[in-house]
Amino acid sequence: MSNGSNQQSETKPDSKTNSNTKTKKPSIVNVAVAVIHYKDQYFLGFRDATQHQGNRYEFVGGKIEANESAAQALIREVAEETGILLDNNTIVKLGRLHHDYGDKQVSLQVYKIQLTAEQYEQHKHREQGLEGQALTWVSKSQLLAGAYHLPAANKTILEWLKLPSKIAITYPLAHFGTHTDAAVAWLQYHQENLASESWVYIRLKNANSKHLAEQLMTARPDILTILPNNNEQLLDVEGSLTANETEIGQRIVAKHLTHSTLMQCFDKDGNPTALSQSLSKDYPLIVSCHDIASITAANKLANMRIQQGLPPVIGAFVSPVLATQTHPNDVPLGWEAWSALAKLADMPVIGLGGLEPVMLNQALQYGGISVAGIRQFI
Ligand SMILES: Nc1nc2c([nH]c(=O)n2[C@H]2C[C@H](O)[C@@H](COP(=O)(O)OP(=O)(O)OP(=O)(O)O)O2)c(=O)[nH]1
Repeated sequence: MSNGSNQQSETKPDSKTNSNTKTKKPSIVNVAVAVIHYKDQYFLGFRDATQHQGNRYEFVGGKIEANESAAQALIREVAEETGILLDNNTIVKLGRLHHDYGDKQVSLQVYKIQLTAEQYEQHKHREQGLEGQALTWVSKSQLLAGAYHLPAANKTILEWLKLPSKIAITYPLAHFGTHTDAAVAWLQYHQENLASESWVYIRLKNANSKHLAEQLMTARPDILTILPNNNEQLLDVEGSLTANETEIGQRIVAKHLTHSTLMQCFDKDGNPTALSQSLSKDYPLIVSCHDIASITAANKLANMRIQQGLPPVIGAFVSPVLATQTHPNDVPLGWEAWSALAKLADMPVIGLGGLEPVMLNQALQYGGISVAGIRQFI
């Protein structure tokens, strides 16, 4: 089980002073949220009309008490509310977010937990919790499509949940350098070998990248793509899109920020730069991090976008986990150091660098949510 420590919890919960006293500035309530699922079935509770954010569905969870880590609070709340015991389940951090409801500010620490087949069998017909609340299992597609009315803060959680367990990254053009036409070879290789319906980060840097990315997305209408943020002219210029470009635009799931672009989002005093304000307002972001400084920047950017109501930061590639042919001179972090960085991130963490898809379980154990790569993923 991952150790979901509560060290990043900004403010102590203050349940005694967060009553309805209108004269007091609302205190921040720290909440542990459990996204419980079995495969594509997700478990929701229903908040009573008398509760804060009542008459809405919720993920099971509740306030983190003093002297309790977020993971401990989560295990306690789930047991109290549903009777499900999570002591032996892998508890993976999805992210942390702050939301101001006006009458109450919450800091949600969100974890994803897959039940065992046995636990699911035992609880799949549950319609009522131990506190009398309604409980229900819903399909992931319905949940993500917004079919269930959740508190506003959960919008970001649903965006995080879209992240798949594997992301393929395209080869650089140079990999096909021995071919007469590298671009043609690049296109043909990816067109033929990408897994169906996969998420693909089309990492192309040269001037032809717009055209090539478009060609690949046209040839493979099943894939969803992450595109470099610097390719701003690509497919997101309102009003000037052809029908094909509009269709393609709907299959872009995020724009990617390199480590160096991310680090330019804040000045040396930590203030946001003009660059941070010029990032895509239409698409979520995925960022690359290698160290504590970049994770700190990613957390700031993520918080800023939530406060500004912009599409959130849905993931951070933290790399290199292991040695990789792509960057032979980089010293790998190793799983332990990678895990320490993953725990600091306020968004789902994707393992990158020398990994194979079968290493997903290791990534989950060490606090990540997905794995990505080139060679073993295409
Ligand atoms: N449990 C849960 N709370 C959520 C979600 N989204 C969201 O904004 N919240 C907010 C609503 C509440 O303000 C706060 C949870 O506090 P709570 O009052 O339910 O916590 P609790 O179970 O310890 O409550 P209580 O019995 O002490 O009143 O977090 C969610 O998905 N699940």
